[in-house]
Amino acid sequence: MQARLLLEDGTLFTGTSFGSEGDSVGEVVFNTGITGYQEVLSDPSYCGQIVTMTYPLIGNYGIIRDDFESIRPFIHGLVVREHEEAPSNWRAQYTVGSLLKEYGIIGISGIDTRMLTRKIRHYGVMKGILTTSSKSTAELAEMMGTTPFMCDQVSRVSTKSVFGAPGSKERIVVVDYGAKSGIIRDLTKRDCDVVVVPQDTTAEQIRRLAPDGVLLSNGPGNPKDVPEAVATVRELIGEFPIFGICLGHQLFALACGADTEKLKFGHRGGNHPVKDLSSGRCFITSQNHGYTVNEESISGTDLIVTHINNNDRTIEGLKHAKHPAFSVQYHPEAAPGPFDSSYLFDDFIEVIRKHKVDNPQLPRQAQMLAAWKASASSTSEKGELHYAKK
Ligand SMILES: NC(=O)CC[C@H](N)C(=O)O
Repeated sequence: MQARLLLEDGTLFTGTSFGSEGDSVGEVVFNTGITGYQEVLSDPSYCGQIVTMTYPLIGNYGIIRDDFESIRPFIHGLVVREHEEAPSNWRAQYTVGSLLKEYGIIGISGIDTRMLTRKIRHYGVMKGILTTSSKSTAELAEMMGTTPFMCDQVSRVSTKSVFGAPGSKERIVVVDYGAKSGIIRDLTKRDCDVVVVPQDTTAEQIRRLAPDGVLLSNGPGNPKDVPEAVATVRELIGEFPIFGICLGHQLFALACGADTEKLKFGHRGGNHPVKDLSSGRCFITSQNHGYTVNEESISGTDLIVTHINNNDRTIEGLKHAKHPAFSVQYHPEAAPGPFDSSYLFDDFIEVIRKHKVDNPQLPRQAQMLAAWKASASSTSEKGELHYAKK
């Protein structure tokens, strides 16, 4: 079956459909990973986007449910040069095409993804509509203009209830703005006691969980679309050690008074070079973001730039000058990509341990008692978390 991709600037690509049928509007972006398409497809940060893979053959090792980064894909479409119908891999359960069909996602193959990528690099990311219908380009353009596709992404992808991955060491509350499973894996690997909470969990509710540290996850969309999250992060800074990843990094920056802005075409791939400014060392990192922290906006805040991107010099890491809080724009959990930066999870645990030593008056039991007393009068609050009372 034929499929078409119409861009906002009027460019029309005609190819073959290999996923679901219908129409889908999204922001057209490109990812340069040679492998890792399953992790890309299931990364909730891509919610609302039509993802173009620059590597020309996608699907050759099939789909393996264990390799997902979340429960399901949230992308609005997949664009490839060639889709492999016959994966060669003993672990493969099904094909990329059947995955897309299962979740109502349109896939288009057989188009010139190099030309499409060059266009996006030149003009910047733009809206697009994928269709398997016979609508005219005028009808498609009309639909593209009127269909909202970038709204409430964080609440769409975040967990609706609290869940835990028990461990015997530090208790980490992961605020799920669209968290990749790799982040939780990296914490449980270190025997952390992980509690994952929904994106709209209040600072007070987090306090009642008596965390040793709070991890702000990755997630989709513009960080300025979730001002309540920024306000919550602002409350948490100074009280708990904080580690922000990608969207979490942007929310941390906004909470500290810095600003964010949209990149022309973003960073999406597994080989982005990042320089650690304290050691001068370069790390190869996995990235997926369309926004960045504005450099000028840092002055006058308590933020210190710790990492920069070696390609375009944008900010890749920040830390707070006074409080135990730091963040990175890239993905230390990789998935997909290199593990160069997984040491950042160890750094976070070190920061937590130091914070405990520096604040002996605040062991977890004392925090829990204080939280329980504070909550005694407001037990009817929506989504109340009961940890403190146990
Ligand atoms: N991976 C992420 O967390 C992405 C953050 C944000 N949605 C951006 O595109 O910049």
